[in-house]
Amino acid sequence: MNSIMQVRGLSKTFRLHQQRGIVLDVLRALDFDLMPGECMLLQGRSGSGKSTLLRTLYGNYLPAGGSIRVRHLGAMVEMVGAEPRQIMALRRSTLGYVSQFLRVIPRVSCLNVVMEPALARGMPRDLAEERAAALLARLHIPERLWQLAPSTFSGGEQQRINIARSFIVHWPAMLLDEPTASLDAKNREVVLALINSAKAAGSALIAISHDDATHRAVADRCLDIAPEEPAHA
Ligand SMILES: Nc1ncnc2c1ncn2[C@@H]1O[C@H](COP(=O)(O)OP(=O)(O)OP(=O)(O)O)[C@@H](O)[C@H]1O
Repeated sequence: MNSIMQVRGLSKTFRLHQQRGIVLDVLRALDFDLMPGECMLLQGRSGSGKSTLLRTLYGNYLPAGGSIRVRHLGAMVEMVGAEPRQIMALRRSTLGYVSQFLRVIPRVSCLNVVMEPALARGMPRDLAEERAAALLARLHIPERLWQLAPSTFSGGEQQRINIARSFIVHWPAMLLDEPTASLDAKNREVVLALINSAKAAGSALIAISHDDATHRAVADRCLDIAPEEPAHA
């Protein structure tokens, strides 16, 4: 089977200009391939670079070196050094990113926030609304909240809305930053079931999770991204 992502020699450093130009070597020569339908968990102590890796893979950070190739519309596309419009094209239909926090848009209702990615892909409005409602119900968001803007919602409610929004469409590759972090056991089970359904539909996932239940339920393998202390130059 063809991989969905190929990472070779990936490294990322931060230079702290305000602090005597100190350089942090956070990611050092990472290599991995990600296949459709598999979930790889990122492991490593706090501060080892797990979030940095997700952000680098999503094109938010420019790596110091290496290559990130992603299968997009049938061809492998190099993300390192790609034009912003190429990165945006990948983000529209190939590469999904599920952060821990919902980016709240003022005055847009919860139902519309969840439907938006489906509408952007051209799904008819009634079908998008039906899917959004089913996801919100499954994630135990009370129906009385659906027409409200989520800015005043609790942290866990906002996280579930972000999950619903991310799983309403199919992503060939998904990057998940602690998708179950603020959730109770009942909602965590729903998120794990959504992850497993996405895998069954062929999505490849890279996830950060500190929780053993998530590990057991969805992980096919783990990547320890920084077995040693980072070097400070
Ligand atoms: N934008 C940035 N500028 C400078 N240094 C950064 C930046 N982002 C992260 N770092 C540093 O890079 C290292 C890795 O941070 P990162 O957030 O990726 O770790 P993590 O493994 O996700 O940690 P945790 O498990 O605690 O969330 C840390 O030492 C952090 O201080």
